[in-house]
Amino acid sequence: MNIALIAHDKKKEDIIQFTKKHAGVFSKHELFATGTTGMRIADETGLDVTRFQSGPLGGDQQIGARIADEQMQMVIFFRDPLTAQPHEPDISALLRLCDVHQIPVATNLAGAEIMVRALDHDDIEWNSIIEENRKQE
Ligand SMILES: O=C(CO)COP(=O)(O)O
Repeated sequence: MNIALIAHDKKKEDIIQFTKKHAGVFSKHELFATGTTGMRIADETGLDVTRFQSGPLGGDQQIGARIADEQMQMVIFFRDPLTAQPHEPDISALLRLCDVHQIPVATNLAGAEIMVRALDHDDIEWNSIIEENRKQE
């Protein structure tokens, strides 16, 4: 599964701890990230991460494009809800595309923990539900 990892600056430590803790699960998947998040995860956890541009330079949009092409199956995005971001429209667009394409997205540590545990147990049915719905359309 292709998984996107993104964290705003004040959430970078959280995503490092989170990916370290779940490195065993993440190592079984293809990881993608915005620029700085990806560099820090790769440096500090040893996981392989394909990096896009930094968020403010278009990284969120690049991940959105992968979602539109159905090449990204999960998004973990630790947002900072207390700091204004210069690229807020890009962030909204990415989250919107997750909803358009039924991509599971966690925007905080608690939701991400549930998603990763489900992934670890292969306890995931949404793809088959989406497939069924498409057939009925
Ligand atoms: O701004 C971001 C997401 O909106 C994250 O970008 P960086 O990973 O480059 O810090």
